[in-house]
Amino acid sequence: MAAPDPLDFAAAIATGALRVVDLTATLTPDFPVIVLPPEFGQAAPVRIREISRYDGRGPGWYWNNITLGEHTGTHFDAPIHWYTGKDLPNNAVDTLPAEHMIAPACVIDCSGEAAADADFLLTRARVEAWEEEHGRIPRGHWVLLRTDWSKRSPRDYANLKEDGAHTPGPDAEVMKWLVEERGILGFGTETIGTDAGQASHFEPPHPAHHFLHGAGRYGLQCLCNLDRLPPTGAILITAPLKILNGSGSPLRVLAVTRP
Ligand SMILES: O=C(O)C(=O)c1ccccc1S
Ligand SMILES: [Mn+2]
Repeated sequence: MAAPDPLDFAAAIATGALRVVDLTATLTPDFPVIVLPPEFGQAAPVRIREISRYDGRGPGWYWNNITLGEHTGTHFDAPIHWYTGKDLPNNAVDTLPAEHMIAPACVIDCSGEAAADADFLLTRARVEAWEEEHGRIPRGHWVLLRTDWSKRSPRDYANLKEDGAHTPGPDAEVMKWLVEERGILGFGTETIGTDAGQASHFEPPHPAHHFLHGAGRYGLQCLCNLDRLPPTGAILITAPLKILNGSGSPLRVLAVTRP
């Protein structure tokens, strides 16, 4: 196959022949971060502190200092993030292959199920039903779980109760199957984690993290606008910050798709 001309891709975007969809939540100081049991370390809250704004601190410029955790807002999980991926090659955000930062995506719409049950779990049977309609999930594709969770107010994201968070996600069987049998590149969610809120009680605990990162695959969290994507045919651009030995990073996630 003759190499396609990248300029044709740029021209298609400039003319609207291809559409760009921003899948990124705005990073604000009150954007919720994952809350772990109190005995563990916690993510730093997002802080945006003005340095100057065209004033005596800097007459001609406006800038801020920001502080935040790697796993804040719409962010990327690298294999090194989880113990199952800790010894893999090129497993950090500064070493993962650049070719993995542009890849196709399948979108599985479970917004109805998640609206009815905050603890909805994606199963292998549910994904196979999706495949019956849209075809087998190709190797090297992202699988994005649409729940419309991103349409909730930030304070409802974690949906915390006495026994922890109650948010939808995948069960252990489907994650093992997606990674080992379908060879996906990664799994993306609208919720604060790639795992369900109650996933610490699953076997293995946090199965999305366990199987994805153990296979050198990636996670995306706090995505939005998945309702604007087709079930197949979108390309994702996911380039995390190049943080030395970074376990993940906030990033801008863009999708390119037909109008
Ligand atoms: O990757 C994350 O943001 C995430 O969900 C997480 C982060 C740290 C510890 C456990 C989990 S489960
Ligand atoms: Mn994360």
